[in-house]
Amino acid sequence: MDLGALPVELVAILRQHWGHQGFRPLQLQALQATLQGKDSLVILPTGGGKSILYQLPPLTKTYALSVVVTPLLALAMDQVNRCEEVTIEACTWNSETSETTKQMISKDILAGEPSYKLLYTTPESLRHPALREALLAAASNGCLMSFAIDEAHCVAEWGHNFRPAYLQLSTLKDDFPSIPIAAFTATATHEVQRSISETLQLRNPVKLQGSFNRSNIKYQVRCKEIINDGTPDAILKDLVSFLQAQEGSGIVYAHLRATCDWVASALIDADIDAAAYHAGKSTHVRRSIQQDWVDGSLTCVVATIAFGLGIDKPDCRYVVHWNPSSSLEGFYQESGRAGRDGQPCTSVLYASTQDMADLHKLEKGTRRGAVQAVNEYALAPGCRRKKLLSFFGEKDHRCSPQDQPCDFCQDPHSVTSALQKQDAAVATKSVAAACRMAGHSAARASQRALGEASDDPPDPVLAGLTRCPESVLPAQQPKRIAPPAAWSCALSGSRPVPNDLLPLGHHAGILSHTDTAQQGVLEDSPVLIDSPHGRATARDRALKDRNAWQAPALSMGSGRVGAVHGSKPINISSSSSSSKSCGSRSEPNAIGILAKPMMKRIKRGGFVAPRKA
Ligand SMILES: Nc1ncnc2c1ncn2[C@@H]1O[C@H](COP(=O)(O)OP(=O)(O)OP(=O)(O)O)[C@@H](O)[C@H]1O
Repeated sequence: MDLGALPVELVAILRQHWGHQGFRPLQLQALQATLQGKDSLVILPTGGGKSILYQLPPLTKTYALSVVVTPLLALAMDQVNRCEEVTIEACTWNSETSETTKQMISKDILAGEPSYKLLYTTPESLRHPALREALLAAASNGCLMSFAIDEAHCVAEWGHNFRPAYLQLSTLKDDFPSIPIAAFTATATHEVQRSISETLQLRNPVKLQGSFNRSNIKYQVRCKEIINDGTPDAILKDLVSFLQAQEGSGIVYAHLRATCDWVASALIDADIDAAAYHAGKSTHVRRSIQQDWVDGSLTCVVATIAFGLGIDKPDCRYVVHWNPSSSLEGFYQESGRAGRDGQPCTSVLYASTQDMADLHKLEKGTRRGAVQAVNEYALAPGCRRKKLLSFFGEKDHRCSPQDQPCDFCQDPHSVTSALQKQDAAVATKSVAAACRMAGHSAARASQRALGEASDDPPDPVLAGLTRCPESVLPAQQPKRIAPPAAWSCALSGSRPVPNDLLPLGHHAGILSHTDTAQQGVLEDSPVLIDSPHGRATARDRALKDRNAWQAPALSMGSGRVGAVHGSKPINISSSSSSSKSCGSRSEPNAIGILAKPMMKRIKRGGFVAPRKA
């Protein structure tokens, strides 16, 4: 094909096969890069039209084959079906392909005039010797047009963990130096982009990046702790009323298979047309659920995140997250499955401080910090769109009149007040737990202290603390503490966490017990939370910043309390000097993690703050 005539000819092919009138932004540039033999990294939002970018190039020549590497078999099957619909010959080569079919495909390619335009495979199957041999032959006789790596963020995200074959894609460039590689993704931070380029050994790749903004999605967050009593049943009720108000179909994502089953059956009981989808279901059942949903004969799929990757259902009207995703990239991908047709749609995220604490615990080394970004999105006030987009490097793009407004932009006051209520609810629970541990008398004393008049502005956490109900106080002082869950103490993002517990400049975070802390309590040891750098440093910092909260933590008659903030554990000093500094007290405090005004009041109320070292 004459490269000078490309745009016109490419539009003709686009019309002939897909019936689209013209290219979307960046599509033409991406196609030209591949056709000119250049490597490329294409980052277009979900539903941005990436598939055409690897499906179209082989249609420009009589004999040309493009290899598409996809992460999932279901995804490849779905793509092959879509190719059939637009009359493009495509096949798959993966672990489910029979030996006979593999032989037939390799014979076809080796003959030098491949009848397929597209071959969909996985990173693992690409290393199959017979396929490699056939592709090398195709490259040498000029029939191999390109390699497309779809969902290329998997190279960075999965390569290091459970899909090592993704890392081995690095050998593609060694084996096929003259064949262009095009990497496609909807989500890639700068770091992920670099990792993709390096792993695939892309050579001066043409980088094409569209805006990440999905202006037709209305982003909402619901704070679980303040949905009635915050129990799963209450949240479920809330979900049911949301779904009943929806027109059209959608997805509810949950982390666990059991949760998917439970939620799906509850939705069915509420007369919502739903089905659970997860790896525990047979392939046959999963396929039929997926098909029914795509066809529109099933309204709601309650699924783990395995569902939806690469499924083209343009009219998905909502995506609900029953639990927060473990990264904002993941959340963007999943919520982006709504509204691929460009029509208004909704993303709802149910989030609690406990969810965040759980995610922090599971966070792995290479992904540290990812949960904190989700926490900021969900549990700190501010435009959700702005937070999502700035995560991907698009600064200062908040909801504009062209965008569906997020919940914050629509009503900042109610989002802020919901977050404050959530803080208060969490604090109440924490104090209740502390009360149970430390005993009746301490709790009474702390309530006395809290009841004192003060000039401090109203503090939502404090409000929660003062509401610590009498009913939670045990009649007798317990010998042992409440179960670990009761130890979790969180201050959500709507207010800064005391500086002493965080590196300066950070806001919002999760504080919860550590195993060491728990052990300390069980051992009946004195309590002191210390900063990772030692208490002297913490105190110095506090002195520098007059607003900083000066007392690093809390005292407790028995036991130790530890705190974790994201990747930065706040160690408990276990040295003898720390124990000494804690001193012995006749009346233990009952509070785990304290805000500055709270600390002041406690001091005024006669509580003994930890002695300085
Ligand atoms: N130039 C175009 N004009 C009109 N519609 C288009 C154009 N290009 C693609 N589309 C349509 O947009 C929809 C989304 O395209 P596609 O599935 O390729 O998106 P994607 O970028 O791969 O999304 P995802 O990352 O979610 O998989 C499809 O229905 C496709 O037919």
